[in-house]
Amino acid sequence: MDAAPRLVVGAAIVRAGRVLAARRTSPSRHAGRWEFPGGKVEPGETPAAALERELAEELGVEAEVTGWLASTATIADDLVLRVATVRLVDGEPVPTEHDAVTWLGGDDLDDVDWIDADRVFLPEIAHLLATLGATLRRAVLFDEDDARAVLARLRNDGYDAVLERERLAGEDDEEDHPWAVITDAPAVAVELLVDAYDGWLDEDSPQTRPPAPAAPLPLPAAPKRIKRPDAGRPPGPVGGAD
Ligand SMILES: Nc1nc2c([nH]c(=O)n2[C@H]2C[C@H](O)[C@@H](COP(=O)(O)OP(=O)(O)OP(=O)(O)O)O2)c(=O)[nH]1
Repeated sequence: MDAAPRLVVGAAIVRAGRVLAARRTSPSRHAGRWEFPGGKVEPGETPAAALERELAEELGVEAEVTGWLASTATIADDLVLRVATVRLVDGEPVPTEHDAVTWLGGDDLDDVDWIDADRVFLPEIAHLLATLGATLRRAVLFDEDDARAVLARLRNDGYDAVLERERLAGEDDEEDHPWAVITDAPAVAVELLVDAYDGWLDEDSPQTRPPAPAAPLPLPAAPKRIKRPDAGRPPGPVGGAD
């Protein structure tokens, strides 16, 4: 009789409407592709304990399994993959075995090249993120220090919270961009904080749609020129004599 397949456990770490994906470096067939961090369950370990151990080893975080997705993926004749939903308890994920991690919103799940087997979990995760997104709130602040203070206060109070930089429609690159803190804290808690830190609660934000991952700001293609009377002259050395 064949032995039962070995269980591999992966973590869908969910925070403030996004899920973490990690990029593998080995074996070569998986290198450069994205997965749910985790690994094989060792004999005598529960799947949840195995996953929490792997997350401590691979990302340096304390994490807690909150449930299991319904799907199962057969990875090989002797390996099956299950994926748990996971909440971060302590620490920021810093990869030691992967070469990158990223947080993906529900609309961004297709933006990375997942290991084929993992795709079976994506519809469930998209649904989960959309459901959670409906319960999130967005505090908008103009000042980065204020935004970071709000973020710290919320996390300190045990809520999920992430910081992102907003770009308003029609905004010029030279303008200040407000900061947004996305959180699962109740509106009343967020309202108190935005009052204290000179921000506002964005009531209209379509939070059924999870926030997009923070995108790098586009760099200008060429240096900005300031129109001056001598603009036609070639620039001389700084402080140089004419
Ligand atoms: N961790 C993880 N492994 C996955 C995923 N999808 C997928 O096909 N796999 C495969 C890759 C590997 O063949 C296997 C898990 O191996 P692993 O290298 O992560 O396990 P491990 O940390 O226990 O490592 P080892 O003891 O075998 O060295 O499952 C996924 O989302 N997460």
